[in-house]
Amino acid sequence: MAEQHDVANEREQFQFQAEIQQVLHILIHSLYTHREIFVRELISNASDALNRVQFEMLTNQDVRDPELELAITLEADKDARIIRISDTGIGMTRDDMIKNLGTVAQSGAKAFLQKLGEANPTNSSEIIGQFGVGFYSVFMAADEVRVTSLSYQPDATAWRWTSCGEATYTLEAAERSERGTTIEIVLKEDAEEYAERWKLDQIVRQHSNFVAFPIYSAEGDEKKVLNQRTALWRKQPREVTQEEYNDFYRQTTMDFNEPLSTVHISTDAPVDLHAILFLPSKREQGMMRQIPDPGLKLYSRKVLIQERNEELLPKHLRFVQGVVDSEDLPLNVSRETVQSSGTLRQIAKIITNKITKEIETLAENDAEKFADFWREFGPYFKEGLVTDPGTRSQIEPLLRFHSTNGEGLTKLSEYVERMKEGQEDIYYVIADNVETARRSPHLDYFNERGYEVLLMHETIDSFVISSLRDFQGKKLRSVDDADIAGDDVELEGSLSAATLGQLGDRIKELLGEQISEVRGSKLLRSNPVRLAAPSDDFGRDMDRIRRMMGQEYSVPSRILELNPRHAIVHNLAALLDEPDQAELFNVAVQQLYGTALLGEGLHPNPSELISGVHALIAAATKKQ
Ligand SMILES: Nc1ncnc2c1ncn2[C@@H]1O[C@H](COP(=O)(O)OP(=O)(O)OP(=O)(O)O)[C@@H](O)[C@H]1O
Repeated sequence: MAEQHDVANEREQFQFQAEIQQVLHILIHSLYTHREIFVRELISNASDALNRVQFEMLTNQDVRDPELELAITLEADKDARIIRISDTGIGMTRDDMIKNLGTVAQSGAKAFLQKLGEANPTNSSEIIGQFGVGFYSVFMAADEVRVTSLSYQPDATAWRWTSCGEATYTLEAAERSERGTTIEIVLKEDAEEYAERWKLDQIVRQHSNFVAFPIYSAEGDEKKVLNQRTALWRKQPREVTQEEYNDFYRQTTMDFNEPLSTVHISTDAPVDLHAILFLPSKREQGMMRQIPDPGLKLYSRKVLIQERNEELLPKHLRFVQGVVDSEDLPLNVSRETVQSSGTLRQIAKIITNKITKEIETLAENDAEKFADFWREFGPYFKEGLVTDPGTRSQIEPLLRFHSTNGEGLTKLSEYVERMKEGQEDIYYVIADNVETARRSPHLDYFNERGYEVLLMHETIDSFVISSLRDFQGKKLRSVDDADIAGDDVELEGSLSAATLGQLGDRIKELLGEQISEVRGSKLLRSNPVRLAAPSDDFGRDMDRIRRMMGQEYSVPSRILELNPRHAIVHNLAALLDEPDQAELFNVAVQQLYGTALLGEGLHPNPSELISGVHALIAAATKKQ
């Protein structure tokens, strides 16, 4: 960091870190829409600073000006084109200023740059809100910014940070007698509207209504409060409208989609608990937006003690957003020991049950909405089931799968109710996607009998099956299981056992170690071949996962079953006695095997099939 002394003014000049310079350059030169969000960013910083000093006062006796009102004050001087945003928060020392306002402490600015590199920004407010370039956004609207601050530490002195948002900033000693920070913004000429009081007031109401500390708009001695301030979660649910919940959600999460569902808990027994929890409607909020970080805001008696508490909900519910507040949490707990509090565990149990109930109700009452939810968040539940067997009883009733029963999703208990007489197991097929699963040759036999088959298609489904193993005493069984008995009756139009044996031998000779065996099938009806896996091959689903994850993968050796009634199989048998057709025979067999692998999601490189298709087309179009 380059430091230059200006002896006369005792003013030191510093260079911004390279990444910050880049961020500033983009903010100043490229982003013009929604510039007003800088107000929200600065108020949010002020609110954080107030939260932090409030917390310090609970745990540390030595705080400067303990009697100061915790508040934010806005002032505007239209003629001078200046606005001032002041807070009585934690303040900053000289070192804090260098660290916080000159270097990229957070990964936010880096992620911001990366995302800008990937896409064309159209909505700066979304980008900035998401990536936390926070403070620097002020330079979209400012010619110059002066930050004057006095830290809460009793022996600290006041400092001023000044910058025009180009490559450098300066630091100098300042006069300030009260704890806190004032950000003075000299607006660009084309941004003078923000120095209009009504405009500033409107921006605050729109974006910062739920800040927990009063935000005053001041003019001389006159002051008025702009924000609503009553903690929404402290109200009775019947007093709050859905619109207020949605506004609260938007302002606290920066997600511009409406939440899918809102849960408001207000109770004083067995513990005092006030919480507003949201199920987001989307996992990712559009291309430019990140998945919200996991964790709930945790308040004790209206004091924010943890920005993101991850202990309150099990991992599979980590997408839930919201606020939890309780009078029963000890106030002087440190952030580290809050986890071990018994009250916290009690609260965690209550909210986990409430959220689980909410999701169950959604599933029962609104299948369509639930299907959307499940598409977004189903993988979280499946992962929970796999990684934490203790959650099985919570997750099992929510599990939904596609099935051959129809287009919609089904739950396991419904499947069991629909099981046919004589059907002992729950059948499933796994493929790369639902459509491929529906076309699986394994289904021939099951469709004919009216046995329903679950269609699994997500990477994690293989793990889900090995975790579940059974449901209501019924085994989960893959339709590719080589031990499924099938029909012993000789079906009309079948090749003779001898011919089938001959054909099998030739195919085995040709495919060699790629397959373990060739045999006639008792299950195939309209498809020519299938690849069956031995029942005791427990690793078989892992092969598919290795391929999907791009890990080292070798094609597993399966049993190739032939449909003795299928025209292709008959034709191949007829080619056995024609030596000059050996080439065609070979291509056809390789191709049958290759497409069978493809359907199973086991082909290492599907494009290899193209040359075989061409060879077959050439043969089929040849003039006889
Ligand atoms: N009013 C303030 N009082 C005290 N410290 C502040 C204030 N404003 C900013 N800071 C300090 O400067 C840091 C950088 O602020 P910036 O807005 O860039 O990032 P952030 O607040 O950490 O993240 P976000 O972008 O999500 O707001 C803050 O983390 C804080 O330490």
